[in-house]
Amino acid sequence: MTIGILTSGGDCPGLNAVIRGAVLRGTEINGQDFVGFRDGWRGVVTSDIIELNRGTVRGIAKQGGTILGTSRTNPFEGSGGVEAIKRNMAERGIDSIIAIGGEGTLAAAKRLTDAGLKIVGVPKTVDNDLDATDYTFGFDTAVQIATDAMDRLRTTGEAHSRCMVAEVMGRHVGWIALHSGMAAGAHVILIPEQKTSIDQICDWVQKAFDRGRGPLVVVAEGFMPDTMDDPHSERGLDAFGRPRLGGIGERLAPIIEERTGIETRATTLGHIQRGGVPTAFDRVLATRLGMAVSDAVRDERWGRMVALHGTNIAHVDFSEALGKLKTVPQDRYDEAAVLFG
Ligand SMILES: Nc1ncnc2c1ncn2[C@@H]1O[C@H](COP(=O)(O)OP(=O)(O)OP(=O)(O)O)[C@@H](O)[C@H]1O
Ligand SMILES: O=P(O)(O)OC[C@H]1O[C@](O)(CO)[C@@H](O)[C@@H]1O
Ligand SMILES: [Mg+2]
Repeated sequence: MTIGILTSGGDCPGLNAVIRGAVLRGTEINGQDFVGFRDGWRGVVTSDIIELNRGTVRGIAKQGGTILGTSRTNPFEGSGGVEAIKRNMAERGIDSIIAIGGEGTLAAAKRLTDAGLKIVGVPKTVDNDLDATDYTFGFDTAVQIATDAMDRLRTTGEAHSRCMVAEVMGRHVGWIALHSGMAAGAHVILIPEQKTSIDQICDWVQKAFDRGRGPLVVVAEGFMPDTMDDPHSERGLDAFGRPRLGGIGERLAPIIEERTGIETRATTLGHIQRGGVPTAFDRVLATRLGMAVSDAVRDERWGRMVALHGTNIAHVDFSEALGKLKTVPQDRYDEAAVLFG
């Protein structure tokens, strides 16, 4: 049994730990052989394959990025579709696929499974927005990086009596903003799930400033104040035709400064949140998911993905994971909002 592993969509810390966990358990316990598809579905469509064995995964659990590369290639576009993929896999002796990715990757995996391919999934996203799993690896690392950055922004903000706006990732959901903002003691947290008025934002900033603090505002890239109908985007479209987000912090800063008279500076953390070594939590979660997905192939759980439920690894249908996004519930936002201002 030869299994092809791929990583697809945006990278995130922990991808290599999943690959290592699957290969070690697969080769040592389950009698499986592995290859890696390079750059996500692109490697599947074009048969771009590398060796994966105990030697190639040595020491990679702590490495950021992915040794396989990633892309946002759509497997249904160009070069022959499902039939070509089946032919390529048969020629290379590859029986099944482990797809590590977010909701887009898993949506593609579901369509390919429905067309007869043998695929199991591993959920991945720094945004932590995939339903049917309690946490995704990469999220804890992103929150830690963002919290460290905010701790630094706070000391310089306090020194100059400035308001500091920190923009974090979060296209549809505000989990990174909520957790890093709470950890750093932010005075305002702005998330896509909660439309908030400019007046309210400025009131919170003013209140913190009047107490002698350098106010810290954390904003997720997908946040819209009551004056906007679409998230801020000025960088064109991604490979899948979606607007690239980023820049709402820079847009809010002059508005806050003009309304409050408090000097306000914005910092966008961007891809720094997705780079570098995973936290211990993410390494452990990713390694466990990798080992579990090797077992899922052994048990022929096609069309299903491994997931974290509480502290246990569970198995859920792709369709369950794709049903809806895991947004920040109202009570979690209200809990944090007590600390604003
Ligand atoms: N419904 C779909 N059917 C077929 N292919 C899809 C579908 N949705 C997405 N894809 C393909 O899968 C790729 C990966 O999806 P996407 O870019 O959303 O990343 P992801 O796996 O969701 O990870 P993340 O969004 O967290 O970076 C897309 O670029 C697209 O080519
Ligand atoms: O790296 P890219 O392709 O610009 O994608 C950025 C997007 O990917 C994510 O990091 C994860 O989905 C989002 O938070 C962000 O909008
Ligand atoms: Mg996606």
